Amino acid sequence: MDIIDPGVSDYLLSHCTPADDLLRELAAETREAFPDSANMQISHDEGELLTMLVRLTGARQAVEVGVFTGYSSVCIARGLPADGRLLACDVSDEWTSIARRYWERAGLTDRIDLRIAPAIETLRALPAEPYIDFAFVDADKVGYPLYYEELVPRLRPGGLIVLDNVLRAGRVLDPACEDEADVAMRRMNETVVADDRVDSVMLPVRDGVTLARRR
Ligand SMILES: C[S@@+](CC[C@H](N)C(=O)[O-])C[C@H]1O[C@@H](n2cnc3c(N)ncnc32)[C@H](O)[C@@H]1O
Repeated sequence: MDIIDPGVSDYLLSHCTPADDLLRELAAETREAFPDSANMQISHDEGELLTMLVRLTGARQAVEVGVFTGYSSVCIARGLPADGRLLACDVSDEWTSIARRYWERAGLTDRIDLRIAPAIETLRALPAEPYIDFAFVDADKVGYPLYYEELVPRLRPGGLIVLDNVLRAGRVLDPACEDEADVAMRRMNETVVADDRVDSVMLPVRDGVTLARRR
């Protein structure tokens, strides 16, 4: 199911701050190098949303779970102040080697700390206190509940966690869809809405984006 009508989708993309040359080149190189996986990359309007949310929250400490070739990392890191930090988690050296090149070109290398390891290990090793201002989760869907439970206690009051692909192309609405990732996301969505540590809203941006703000 298309969550957004394709015509509306094009209109949305052409009515947000446009991608600069760097982001356009990153998207093009990703499509060329990894044609079968390139659709994992966030769309540009979602990237603009991330940059705006980082700026609106005044975030200095950010965490990203799921880097791929680095489009969302660039969008998040660009929203941070010069002394801000993005901890970027992924398991792939191959995909993130492209990300590292573009971070360098964007002048963001000093702001981004890439950890190549299963994200749950990286997150569990973080300080336990609530110091994170902004988190974006866009990795293996079955891992979301684990990442959420590591990240929410570490969010400072007013801090934001953003979850991508929460609609799973509409499959979360259909109980007959029993794919492991769809089931995990359905449970994730029920957890967030019942979680009294956060206020949350689900937006029909691309494949669905949840914003949950720590109370
Ligand atoms: C949907 S892509 C991320 C797309 C990225 N946000 C972007 O804008 O291009 C998912 C990423 O999660 C990573 N990933 C999958 N399982 C992971 C795990 N257990 N720990 C950390 N990263 C993981 C994959 O290697 C992949 O790069």
